[in-house]
Amino acid sequence: MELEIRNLSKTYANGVVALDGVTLRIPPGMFGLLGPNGAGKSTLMRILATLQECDAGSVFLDDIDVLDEKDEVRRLLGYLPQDFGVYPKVSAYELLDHFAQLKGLANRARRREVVDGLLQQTNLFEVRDQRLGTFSGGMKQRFGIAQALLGDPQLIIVDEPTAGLDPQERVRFHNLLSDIGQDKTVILSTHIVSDVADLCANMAIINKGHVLLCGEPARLIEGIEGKIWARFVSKPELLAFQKRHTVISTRLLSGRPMIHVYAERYPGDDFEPVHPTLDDVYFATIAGRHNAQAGNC
Ligand SMILES: Nc1ncnc2c1ncn2[C@@H]1O[C@H](COP(=O)(O)OP(=O)(O)OP(=O)(O)O)[C@@H](O)[C@H]1O
Repeated sequence: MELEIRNLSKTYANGVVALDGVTLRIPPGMFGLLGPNGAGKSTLMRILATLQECDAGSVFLDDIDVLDEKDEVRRLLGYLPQDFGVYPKVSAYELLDHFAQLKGLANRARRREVVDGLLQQTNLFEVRDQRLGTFSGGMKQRFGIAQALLGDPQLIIVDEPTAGLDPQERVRFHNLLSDIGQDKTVILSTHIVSDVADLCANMAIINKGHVLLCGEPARLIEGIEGKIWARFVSKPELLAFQKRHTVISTRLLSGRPMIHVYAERYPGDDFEPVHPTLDDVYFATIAGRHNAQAGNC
């Protein structure tokens, strides 16, 4: 299914403008919504998940009016919120079985089949009788996906699911999401660029309630080819470089600061050209240097 979001806006009662005219087309497959903390991602996810009202705009899931036909959307939706909590004292099986009953799966045998299937799909079948309080962060997130998949949803929304996972769990979680993304529309909201780079066929960058850029990650990377330059600097030099150049990122490599700058042509100062990555696209966009495709979202 395809989501069409037009001019969506939301201002909170305290005056914070969380979404300011967001327009986005989200096709089937994995879609990455990338942005820093406070960008408006969770607000957008909650509106799409029919849990929050917007002030203006429209959202269509194929021909379903998401803002109007909430029950219809809920039948097609799986949602893993950012702060998904579990009851620590019950087992994975018991809680998933409970959620399945709430979803209307009344038939016991059928419910057992569905719950066992989801526990297998999320690699939790072996630990199904363990209390959820004993689960690691990664196991809890996989359980969160299992509950989101109840009722065979066509649209799945996951809000910052990999924060705090160790690298092995992250890979495991990525594999799970990518399997699901084969035949569903999956929106992955995250501030972690590599989540999107690894998984998503399409993406958007959002900041301060605005969509700054969207498209296919590979195309977006191509779009800044030849414009990213790198060099090591000493720590005392850093400030001077920041004044002279558009520094989009600084990171330590073996303890030495390596800076990436955005420049249409050779910026001088012994910079070397580098092949950009999605990190460069992200940082250049957030720094306000790159928004070539903002009109095509
Ligand atoms: N209930 C609320 N009342 C007032 N302001 C809010 C509320 N919820 C969010 N905000 C503000 O709206 C802006 C967008 O928040 P939102 O949670 O949507 O961003 P986010 O991109 O999901 O960030 P994070 O990753 O930190 O959750 C922020 O400035 C936030 O402080």
